[in-house]
This record gives sequence, structure tokens and C-alpha cells, in this order.
Amino acid sequence: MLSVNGVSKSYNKSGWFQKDKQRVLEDVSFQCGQGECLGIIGESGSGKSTLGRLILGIERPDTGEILFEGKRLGDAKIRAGNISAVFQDYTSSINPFFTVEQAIQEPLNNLKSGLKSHSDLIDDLLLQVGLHSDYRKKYPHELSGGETQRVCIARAISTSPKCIVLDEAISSLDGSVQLQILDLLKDLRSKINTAYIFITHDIQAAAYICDRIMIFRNGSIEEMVSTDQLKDVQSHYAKKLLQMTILN
Ligand SMILES: Nc1ncnc2c1ncn2[C@@H]1O[C@H](COP(=O)(O)OP(=O)(O)OP(=O)(O)O)[C@@H](O)[C@H]1O
Repeated sequence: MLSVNGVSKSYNKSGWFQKDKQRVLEDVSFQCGQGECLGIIGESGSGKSTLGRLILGIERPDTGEILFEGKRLGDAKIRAGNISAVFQDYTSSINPFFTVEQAIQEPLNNLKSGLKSHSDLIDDLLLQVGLHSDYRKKYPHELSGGETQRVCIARAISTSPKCIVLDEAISSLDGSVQLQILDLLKDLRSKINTAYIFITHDIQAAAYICDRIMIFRNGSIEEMVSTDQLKDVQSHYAKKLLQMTILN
């Protein structure tokens, strides 16, 4: 369904020598199947979020291509409604002047297809993320962090996307709320068969929800393993990363 082929990306380095480039992604290739949950783990600065932004079409690769069902993702029409995102910073993900109902409706309004939002659909989406329909008229400042992230998830699934990029989506939440959101995501995936690209620092969270895990290092894939073989990673770096996480 999603095919990332030989993708590289550089940014201009800031400072005196503006022409210097920092290579952030280096020849990254992988595939993600329909309904699959693919985890991307790696240290801070390894390029995980950059890869997420390329998959979302927020930025373009310098070289290589990303295909969605065989078509280039650069085309906004291919992305529209098919790929959505949930980010770490849920507070800035929703317009503070929007009610929950307006926030969930926004991606539907942006779709130029004939898909119209319906009152019932909003109630159904709220129900799917475990919120009562009373939440429709609430504003973001009236919600807890976990509730706001549930609204962000309802938004993300509103267009029935085939793929959701979750970039550190549980990192800002308390431990017990993290688990609730992970369970919600698991439950939703089994119902709507959406693929997840689950970007995280947290190997345990990735192991809990993902089918496969990509270990990312300095902009490249160090190793790709199925979650049930996570203990048998081969590379020295992956072994070290796992040890560090288990010890913490
Ligand atoms: N728009 C940009 N312009 C310049 N440099 C950038 C830009 N976006 C990211 N970078 C740099 O690219 C590198 C990778 O950043 P990225 O956010 O993708 O890493 P990450 O693995 O997601 O890190 P973290 O886990 O801390 O979020 C970093 O060195 C960052 O400073």
C-alpha cells in the first residue's frame, strides 16, 4: 500500500556556512501493507519525524519516491482523505476557537469530494474514541490531555484514511493514559483496518502495538524486525538500543 523507495533528504545547516547541507535521510526504502502497524524507533535526531513529514506530503524527498497504492504521494489528490496524522503536541493540533465538533469536521470539510459531515457521523466518531456526544460543544481548553488526543484521533479517522502517521502520539500523556490511548488505537485498527506508521522513542509502546519495527539510525534503516522477533535483533546498535530501553 505504502512504498518508500530510495528516499533521501537534506536540510541547509544554519550558521555562517549556509551552503552546508545536513543529510537527514539517506536512501530509505521500505513498504507498509494495508492494515499493518509499522513502528519507527530511533534516537532523537535520527530523522523519524522528517520521514513522517515526507509520508504526509508536508515536505518532499530530494531523491527517491513515495508511492501510495502505486501512485506518487506528491500529488495532493492522492493524499487527500487517505493519509492523516496524529502528533505529539495535541494542544496545538486543534484550533483553540473550534469546538470538538468543528475540529472533527474540519478534515471532512477540506475534502473536495462529495463526502459531507453528518451529525450522526460526529457522534459515531466520538463514540469510537470513547467520548460521549456531550463533548461536541466543548472547547479544547475544557478537555484533559487524554481527551484532547482522543479528539485528534477522531479527526484523524474521520475521512476513513488507509494510513495514519502517529508521531510521538502518546509521548505527552501520563503513563496510564498512554496505555488507554494505545488500547484505543489497537481497537480502532482491528475495526477499521487502517495502517499505522507509529513513530516513537518508546520501544515498549512500539512492541505493544506494532507488527513490525524499524530501527532507525542517523537517517537510515539499521534493522527491520517483526515485533515477535524483537529480542533477536542482529545489529550491535539495535541490541544496545534495546538494552538501554529495558534498563530504563
Ligand atoms: N525543517 C528543518 N530544517 C533544518 N533542519 C531540520 C529540519 N527538520 C529537521 N531538521 C534536522 O534534522 C534532524 C532530524 O530531525 P527529526 O526531527 O526528523 O528527528 P527525530 O528522529 O524525529 O528526532 P526526535 O525524536 O527528537 O523528534 C535533526 O538534526 C534536525 O535538527
